[in-house]
Amino acid sequence: MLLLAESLITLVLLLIAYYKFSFQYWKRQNVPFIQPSIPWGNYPSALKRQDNFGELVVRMYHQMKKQGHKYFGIYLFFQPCFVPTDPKFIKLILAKDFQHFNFRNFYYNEKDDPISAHLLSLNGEKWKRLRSKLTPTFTAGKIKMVFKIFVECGKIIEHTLEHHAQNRTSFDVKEMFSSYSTDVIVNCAFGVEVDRLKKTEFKNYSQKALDFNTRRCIVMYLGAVFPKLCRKLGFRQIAKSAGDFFINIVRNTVEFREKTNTIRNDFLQLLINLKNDESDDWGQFSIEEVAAQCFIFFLAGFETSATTMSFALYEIAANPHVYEQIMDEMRRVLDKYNGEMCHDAIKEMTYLGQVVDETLRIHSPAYAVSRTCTQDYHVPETNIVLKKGFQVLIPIRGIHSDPEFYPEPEKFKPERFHPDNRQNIEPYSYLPFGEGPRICIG
Ligand code: HEM
Repeated sequence: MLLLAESLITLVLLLIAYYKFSFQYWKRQNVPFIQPSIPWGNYPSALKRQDNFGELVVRMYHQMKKQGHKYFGIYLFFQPCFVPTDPKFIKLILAKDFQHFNFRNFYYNEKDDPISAHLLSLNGEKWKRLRSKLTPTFTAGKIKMVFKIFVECGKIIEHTLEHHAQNRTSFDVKEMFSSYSTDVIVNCAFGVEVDRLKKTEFKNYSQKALDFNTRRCIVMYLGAVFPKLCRKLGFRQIAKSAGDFFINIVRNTVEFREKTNTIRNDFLQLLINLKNDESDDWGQFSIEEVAAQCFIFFLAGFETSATTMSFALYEIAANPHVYEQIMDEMRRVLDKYNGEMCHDAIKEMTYLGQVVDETLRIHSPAYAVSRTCTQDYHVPETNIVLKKGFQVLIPIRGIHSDPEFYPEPEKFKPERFHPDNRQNIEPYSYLPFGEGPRICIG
């Protein structure tokens, strides 16, 4: 018993010593840093979950920027993480020196949790191959083809708004847009019409898949730092029932299409073609791989789009002059297209585009994006070396709310994105979709 206690104490002391040594890294490199604490480093405690990591990054950004720093260091557990605040460094990491930073440190487990191995989490050659195969899904021509689905699903918004306007009742706008974006993406990605029952199922299982409970946060943190060990232990990110639900939906739709020789011009069809492509050196896609891509399109697309639409509506309501300008533009353009909301008409609504851009600046759904350093990297014009395995965090919301790049950052000003003013926006200081080869595919 005594021996066990002694071993335990020694282990804890060794761990503390290791943490203390690791926490010296930025000091040794002469990089300004935010004081970490054991065991989470600068992460908020996964056990208390009292703080949102995204909000924390914004606060750290402004704290360090006020002191004039062009970059700073933090620690994720004991791992050093580099945070650039200068768009010049951001460009190097996301685009110019991408070959050093082409990994994203999201835990996935192909064997025990196949739905987690998707475009967002995969890395290296697997990601590259998938990305090049999936990119053609989002060309302007393809979007034009599925535009009818967007308009058809939009009828629910029209009905909801009419109903509440007539009855003068209040309602949950985010709920309405979540329902709309679920309809659109499920229709395009899973290739199924969404009736009321299916929508409830999708909602329940996507909530399960998005539920960042304490267990999930711990797996996410541990998986980011010790991915091999977590895979060996069979740790999964996504609840099994949610994973099985999404895989089964895809399996049933694919079987139906193959049995009935049905071909639809949608995203799922592209994946079915990859599944059946015998010429690919990597071998054919499995149903699980197909389902994982549909799943991430749904997960990455529905919440971000619904959040953006909700905040856009909020800003329009809060800024009557913006509302007037949007209405003028819509009336003018729709007159030209006989009242039909078509793809070409939307493209002509340039002021509406500026409103969406400004919404994404202030209310960017992604607070930050991350990259993992894949080979030691000497940061140009500094003495800093980022070692293989280090994290880099690009603080999107911090930059978007920085008066150096956006004077009066808290004010909603769509004119910032007017073509005459757009050239004044510093490159790599507007990043709602990330940047470089791993920019948002959607
Ligand atoms: C307003 C809507 C959206 C926002 C703000 C958004 C934002 C982002 C951001 C910030 C990233 C990370 C980029 C980086 O690391 O540089 C990302 C990646 C991604 N997004 Fe989106 N997204 C949106 C809509 C969508 C939609 C509609 C889809 C799919 C239908 C989608 C699918 C993806 C995928 C698959 C990735 C991973 C790409 C890769 O690693 O190759 N997103 N998105």
